[in-house]
Amino acid sequence: MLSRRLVVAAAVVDDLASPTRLLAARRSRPAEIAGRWEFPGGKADEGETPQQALHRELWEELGVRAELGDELVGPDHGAWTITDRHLMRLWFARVTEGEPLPLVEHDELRWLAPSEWSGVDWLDGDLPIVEALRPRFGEPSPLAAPLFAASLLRDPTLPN
Ligand SMILES: Nc1nc2c([nH]c(=O)n2[C@H]2C[C@H](O)[C@@H](COP(=O)(O)OP(=O)(O)OP(=O)(O)O)O2)c(=O)[nH]1
Repeated sequence: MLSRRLVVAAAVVDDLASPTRLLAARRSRPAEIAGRWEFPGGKADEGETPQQALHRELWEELGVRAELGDELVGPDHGAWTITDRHLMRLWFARVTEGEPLPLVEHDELRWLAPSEWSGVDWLDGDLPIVEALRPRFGEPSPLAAPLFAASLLRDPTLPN
């Protein structure tokens, strides 16, 4: 079986309880993914807990300290399959010290409202994660939309 390397990343938000903005980061390297947008983070090193790795990555990549909130639990034993070589676990995070800067690996950061999320070119593996974040921002879940449409189409003269 192919074993995937664990990547830890953060949905950095303006407020953990009622988020309105998400921090998206544009990769500057490697060339295959340069220009694509992602969640700040990186591979966990041997001997680190995922949370320790995430604090280290946020410090190295963005120059910030952060408090971590809940994990956005994914469908693959709690993780998200993002590439054929990587699994990702993702936590909400709020900056407690510093102003995020694109120090390494990124050349631009943007604080995006949910209406702006589809306007950036996310890495392919991140797209389902971005959609799964919507309910936390008070947006309808993508799964709820077809159900809502179906309820509108239902013939009101039929018995319930
Ligand atoms: N950090 C991060 N990586 C992602 C995301 N989505 C996605 O497909 N990836 C991929 C890109 C990379 O191939 C891999 C993570 O590797 P990385 O280059 O960020 O790891 P790292 O910071 O530890 O870097 P390195 O020491 O291995 O150079 O996962 C994401 O949202 N965040």
